[in-house]
Amino acid sequence: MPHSDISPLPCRELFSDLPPFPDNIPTAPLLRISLEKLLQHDSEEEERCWKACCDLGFFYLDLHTSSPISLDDKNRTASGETLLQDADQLFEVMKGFYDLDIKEKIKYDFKDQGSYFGYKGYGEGFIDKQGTRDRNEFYNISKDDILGLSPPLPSPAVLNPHRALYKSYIHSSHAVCMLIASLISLRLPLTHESRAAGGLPALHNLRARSGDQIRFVKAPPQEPSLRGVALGEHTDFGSVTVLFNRLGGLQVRLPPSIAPAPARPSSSSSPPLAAASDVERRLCEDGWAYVRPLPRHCIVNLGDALVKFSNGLLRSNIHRVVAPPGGQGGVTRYSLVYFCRPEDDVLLKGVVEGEEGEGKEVVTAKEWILRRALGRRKVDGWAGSGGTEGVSMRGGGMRV
Ligand SMILES: O=C(O)CCC(=O)C(=O)O
Ligand SMILES: [Fe+2]
Repeated sequence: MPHSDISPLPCRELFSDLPPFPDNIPTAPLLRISLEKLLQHDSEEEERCWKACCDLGFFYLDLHTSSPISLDDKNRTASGETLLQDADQLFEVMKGFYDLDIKEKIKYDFKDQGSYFGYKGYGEGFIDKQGTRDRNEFYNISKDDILGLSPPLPSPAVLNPHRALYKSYIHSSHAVCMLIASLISLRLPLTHESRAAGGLPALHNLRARSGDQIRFVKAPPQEPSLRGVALGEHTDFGSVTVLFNRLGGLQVRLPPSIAPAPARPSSSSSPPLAAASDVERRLCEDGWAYVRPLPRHCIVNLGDALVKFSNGLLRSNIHRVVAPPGGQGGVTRYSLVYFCRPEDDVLLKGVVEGEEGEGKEVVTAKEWILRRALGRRKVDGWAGSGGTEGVSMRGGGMRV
């Protein structure tokens, strides 16, 4: 099965308030997985999803559904539609926050208290070992805070009225992550003990304390540049990430086995495509490829914890955010993320049959995330804040 997708792309009109994603650059051939089919346990779709998790660790999830997503054992449900609506509303909420004066926003930077929740100002994160500063702002909202599992953190008045929206978004994003975790769990060669204990979903109880978070991201308009990127190359720290973005700029680094989708050929009725800029071409060297945002889809990717649990069978792929391509660089870029992470006390080690990586110190999910997230806030923290990048760029299976 080739790593490409033949189903027709949905219309692009839904992002019509934004400059179009250009057709003249190579893109990452992410599989398009249907949430509706996964909810119906369509075996072919489940197999495609499993393949995407092993080969690239990134895929599009088509959120057009009529089937309900079960949220809990009390018969509460959500749908792809409600997730999309929540995401739309959160894009507006985050704009309200980012419009605040910087003096107000930095009151919510909790780095010095050893927390990665709250605000990170523009340029306050480091994207490489040379200490280059990032070019974006973050605001992280803790799942435990919103669900009342931990004491509430101070938060700005513009964000406080929307706690019900955060809760709804957390519930449906977490449910999507658990659907993926169950699918993976059934296919992994789990040890008898981990299967008996409930497999991967049992390590991600929504009501247990964890580093799960909603993230708002803002990057101002950017000139295409090879020096400095909005968000440096990284793997995600946790288990499953649900990402909504509307402007290009996200790039994944494809493994040698997956070729980028070439620039789209111009049709006889349309004018010939202008060449990609020199900077854009160079940003596509070394396997990097742009991810085209698709309306009504989210992007799902796997993080380091699943690489650890699966002894490297699953992939947490390296990605970064560069200036949006073509005419998109002139517009402010917002994105919305949900990071689903293992419960704080879970040990990040193999739960599958086979040998464990030797000599590696085993840490808890909480320790792993704190080291990785706070390390990237220190000028000299890059080297000590790495994840499973070495495994991500493997050609075949590799020990973690
Ligand atoms: O903004 C994006 O498209 C990606 C953000 C991301 O990778 C992250 O926050 O970890
Ligand atoms: Fe990421």
